[in-house]
Amino acid sequence: MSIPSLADLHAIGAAQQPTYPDPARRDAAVDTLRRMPPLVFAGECDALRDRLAQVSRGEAFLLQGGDCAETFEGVTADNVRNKLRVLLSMAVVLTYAASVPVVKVGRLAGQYAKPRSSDTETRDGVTLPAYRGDAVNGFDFEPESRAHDPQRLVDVYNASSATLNLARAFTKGGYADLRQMHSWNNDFVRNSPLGQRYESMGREIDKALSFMDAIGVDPAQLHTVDFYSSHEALLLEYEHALTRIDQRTEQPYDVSAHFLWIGERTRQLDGAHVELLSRIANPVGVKLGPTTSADDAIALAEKLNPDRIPGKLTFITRFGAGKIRDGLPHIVEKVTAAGIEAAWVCDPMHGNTFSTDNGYKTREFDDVIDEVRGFFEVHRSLGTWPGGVHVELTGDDVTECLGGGHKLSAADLSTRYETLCDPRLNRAQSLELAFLVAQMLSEATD
Ligand SMILES: O=C[C@H](O)[C@H](O)COP(=O)(O)O
Ligand SMILES: C=C(OP(=O)(O)O)C(=O)O
Ligand SMILES: [Mn+2]
Repeated sequence: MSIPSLADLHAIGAAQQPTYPDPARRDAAVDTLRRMPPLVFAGECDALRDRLAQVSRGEAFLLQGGDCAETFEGVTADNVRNKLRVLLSMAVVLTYAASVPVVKVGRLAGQYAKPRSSDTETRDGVTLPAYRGDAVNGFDFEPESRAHDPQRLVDVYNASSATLNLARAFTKGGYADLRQMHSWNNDFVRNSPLGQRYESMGREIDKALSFMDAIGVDPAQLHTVDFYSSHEALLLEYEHALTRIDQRTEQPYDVSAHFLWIGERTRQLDGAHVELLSRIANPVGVKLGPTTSADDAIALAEKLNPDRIPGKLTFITRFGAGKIRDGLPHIVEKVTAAGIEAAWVCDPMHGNTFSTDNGYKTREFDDVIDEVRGFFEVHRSLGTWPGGVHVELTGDDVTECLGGGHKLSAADLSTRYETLCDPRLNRAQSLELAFLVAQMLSEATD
């Protein structure tokens, strides 16, 4: 398998790309990236593909989560640690309550580019280019900051490298010890209605660990976890520069992350994003929104995974709570009838976004849960496997989504609204989601 040149990819046509005023600066940034070492290794991508094959066969569950848009300012030890803590805590809840292996994938170390509904933003009569993520321009509403700057692509590489380094240290260096996790959420235990359940689960896990210790189970297994990185493959310059031929297999891998997905706005069958991701050996995902037809999904599967490699393809559905029960069944049915094996994952965030009267983009926790419930219902009725959830979350106590155990209201949103793009579940809402999904999952495996 070979990959087209960057120029050929642009000639195919790509939606949602930056417009760089100076081609020489763009080329210089791409050249710099081409010389950089890989952020992930091909063998790790293969290992994730094998895990995702388990997900598509109904033997494991995928938990994928992180910010809508990472920021350069957010590359701090506290921020990354908090995100990892919440993801790993959610994974423990899911694994323990449902006795299903959980594949853990962060939306991090590369999630810096955003597709937008509008190219521009107007404030008080002034119109500037929309913010497209730190990979493209700055959030400050000033002409200089909103200009598209290719040097930011190199900054993305460096920020991703620092984040991944920390994530590897946390997950492989003993920090993710199951015994420690119990203490990470002491305040959740005190303050949330689900805290007591978390506490008693923690005690049961401690007992089980002591038992394993006593019988001599290899402790290394309890101190480390397998954790993978992912982001939306949006910017052709960045993804192309980090696509390399693996010497073992002679196949191209996009070494910017283990898993890459194509967004709802860039999944055109004849577009450059689908073309590029059809050529790489990494496991890949595609978002499917409510306008997707079953034939679209089948055509995407045939293009992205013509050799039907197990674990290669994940469909991430994002219909909205009101549409999933009617819209999803015939897609899953026809894709399955066509003999296509894919992991089915629910993104319950992007179909449930709205703006409050006081001007905040938000989501209702109950709508998020209702979409996941609808997803489980559809798969149960078809006898297919609800393979996972893909959520926008943060480990901090922000106030961006409504509801949850603390019943956040529209008036609360201004307290700590920090996202630069879409609203994220905060730590308590994320853990609550994990409990509710764990219950659905254990019913699905009954
Ligand atoms: O994260 C997804 C998209 O980038 C985001 O929902 C687009 O938001 P917009 O409609 O405000 O442009
Ligand atoms: C852009 C995103 O989603 P979608 O492509 O589903 O709109 C996202 O995941 O942030
Ligand atoms: Mn988003």
